Amino acid sequence: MFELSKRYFHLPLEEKLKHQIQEKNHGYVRAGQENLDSTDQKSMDLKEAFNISRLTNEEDLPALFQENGNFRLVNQFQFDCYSLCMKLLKYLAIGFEIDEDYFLSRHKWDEDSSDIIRLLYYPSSSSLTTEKSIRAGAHSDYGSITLLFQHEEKGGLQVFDRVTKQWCDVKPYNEMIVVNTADALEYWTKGFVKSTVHRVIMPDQLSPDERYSIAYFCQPSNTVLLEPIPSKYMINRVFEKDEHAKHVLNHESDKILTAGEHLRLRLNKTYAY
Ligand SMILES: O=C(O)CCC(=O)C(=O)O
Ligand SMILES: [Fe+2]
Repeated sequence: MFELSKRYFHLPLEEKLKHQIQEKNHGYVRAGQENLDSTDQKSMDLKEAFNISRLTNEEDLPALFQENGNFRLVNQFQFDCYSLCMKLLKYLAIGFEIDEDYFLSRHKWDEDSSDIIRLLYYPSSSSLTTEKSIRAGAHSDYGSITLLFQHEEKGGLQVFDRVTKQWCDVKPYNEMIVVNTADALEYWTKGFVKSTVHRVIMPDQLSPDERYSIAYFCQPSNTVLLEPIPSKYMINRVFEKDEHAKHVLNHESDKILTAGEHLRLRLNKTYAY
């Protein structure tokens, strides 16, 4: 997948612009088009991305992905990531002492799924670089969990420790998958499981190395409500909304959203289409 990603991002810009990001969150995101930290309107992220939604046909992808076996590779990767996420969510359900299929039944493997494979590329240097340059602004992810693959031990990923209020480096290892718990889990568990606030910073050097990563965003099915799970641990629990609320939209209101509504609100805040 990383080989494919490298080949893709080195295609000429006009080639990549043929599949620009669409409303359904599929396609190419050019450098400076997305700002993951919606509380900071001044800086845009210095990254390119290619989002691959749950596929129905090969034509939705650039020609490179239709070459010998690449389409099959992407599909296989998608299915493997989905399966791993379902395994993790099953253990989580067991931990909360609810029906072990509770989360599984809320993440259907079908065409309507909003799951995304996201190839990410952070160029070595950029004409867009300014004093406030950041590779990916502070944010939490919008679904239930995210699998994050980093490549060639290039650092930069940091998670925010909400207790000590410190940013902590996530040291990359080639064979390691970072698992981010995301917004839906925070809603479902009244903040028992926190949505991980994270960012990617620029290495402290004049011409930083380029960096590749791949994320798999596991999303609840669109109509699933982000309401507390029927676990005994939720009964007397009060949902404490800490300052992280500014990263998670609509914490101010008590209206229970569907996963699809929440995703749309968050995407609208981060993209300049
Ligand atoms: O590139 C990374 O390591 C993180 C990317 C990320 O957090 C995102 O795209 O949501
Ligand atoms: Fe993220």
